[in-house]
Amino acid sequence: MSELIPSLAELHAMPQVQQPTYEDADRLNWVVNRLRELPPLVFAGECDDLRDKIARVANSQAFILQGGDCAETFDGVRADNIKSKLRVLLSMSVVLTYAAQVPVVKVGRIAGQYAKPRSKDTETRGAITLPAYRGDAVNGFDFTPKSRRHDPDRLIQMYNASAATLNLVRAFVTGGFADIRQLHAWNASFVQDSRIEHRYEQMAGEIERALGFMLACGVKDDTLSVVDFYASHEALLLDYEYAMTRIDSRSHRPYDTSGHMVWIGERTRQPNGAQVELLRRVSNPLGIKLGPNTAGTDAIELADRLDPNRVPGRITFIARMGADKVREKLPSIIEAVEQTGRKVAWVCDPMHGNTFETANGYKTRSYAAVVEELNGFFDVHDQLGTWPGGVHVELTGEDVTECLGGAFQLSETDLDARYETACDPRLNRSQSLELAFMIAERLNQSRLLRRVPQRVPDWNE
Ligand SMILES: O=C[C@H](O)[C@H](O)COP(=O)(O)O
Ligand SMILES: C=C(OP(=O)(O)O)C(=O)O
Repeated sequence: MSELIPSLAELHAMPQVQQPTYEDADRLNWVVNRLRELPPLVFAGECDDLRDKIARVANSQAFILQGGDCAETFDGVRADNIKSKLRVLLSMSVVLTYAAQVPVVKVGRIAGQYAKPRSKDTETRGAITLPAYRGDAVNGFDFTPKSRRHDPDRLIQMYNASAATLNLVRAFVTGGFADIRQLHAWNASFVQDSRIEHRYEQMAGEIERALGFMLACGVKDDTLSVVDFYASHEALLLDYEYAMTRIDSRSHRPYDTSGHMVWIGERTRQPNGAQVELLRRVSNPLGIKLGPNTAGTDAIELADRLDPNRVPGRITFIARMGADKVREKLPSIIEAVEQTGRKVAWVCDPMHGNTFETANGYKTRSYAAVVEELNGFFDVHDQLGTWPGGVHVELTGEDVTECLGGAFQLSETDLDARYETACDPRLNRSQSLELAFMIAERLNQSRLLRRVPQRVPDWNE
């Protein structure tokens, strides 16, 4: 096996799960070779910048907001859709930055989140059983044999969809849309719930006055107009992530150029597995999902394997324990890792441990359980004296009805109205903003408890 990157054949010879089964090996080969020729989607230097920012999170100096669709779709590559997702994330970020006075590292589940691990390989409707939908990168959502076939050409479509999305995101975040002085505009026709709207508008007014004061005092305004925003996704498909891995000409190290940050899922993080083998070679910042059955030793083993040199900002543990388990399961994992002297970013995913099916057949989550898991996460960190470093959420900029509760008190019957996710239920725009206010309050308390010095947050951090 090469020092830098294993070959694809070597990877495929290793234990692996949740991979597509392609009928046409020659076509897959052609696709992988074509992807290897295509330009990188992100640059190594950008990945390093994000890693440095995450190092500040691990150092209790910043907070990560990571969010976006459960599963992006090729049809969803539309300007309005991308814009509204960005708008929610920017609004949430401004709430967190202002109310908690902590710099926020902004990372989308975007421009690459096209593949899904599934609990079952097949789906049955009536008398018909077909392969499960595994994300647009693998097969189609339509319930027909043709659509559900695993098609390697979809990997090229995934590349194109990611490139188009990233192109627009880059234009939005540098072209004036993300200027913090636009914070009223992000909210226009946004939260219709008067309580949330009022709260956001009140805060936006305060920020506007504070900014006016700073500018009048001569503070330079050039950092206000652009924002650093990063793309992340689960590095699930070995063929794609391998093909996008390139040697950086400056450092001569491999980077997975499919996204700035990639994460490894709860189902695919076997220490001797192919995913870990590929990701341990690349220099991107890495997320590792940890479910409720994780032992402290599992987390340490993964961190040691993926980050033997303890590079600051390299590892983010994303805990997704479930509201009823977080207080019991998380403390021993944090304690075990902290005892090794390792500094990692601790992030809470309050979505994946709280999914259930309603009587009317929808896969959903309740806003109350999401809040409950987050409260547990903050309580655990406050008790241990560790830093609650971030949140990882599935959300959308649309007014969907996929998660129960929240500002509009969505009920099971409301799910019929706009249930549009291709996989798991997402928070809608109002639920996301409401959650940002809740997180900001807890984060501010944690900051005060830990006496993290207050500083003028740089919007661009
Ligand atoms: O997003 C995570 C997983 O892909 C998803 O929860 C799996 O869902 P399933 O249990 O319906 O397969
Ligand atoms: C599959 C996911 O999560 P997990 O690996 O935590 O189940 C996800 O975040 O899309």
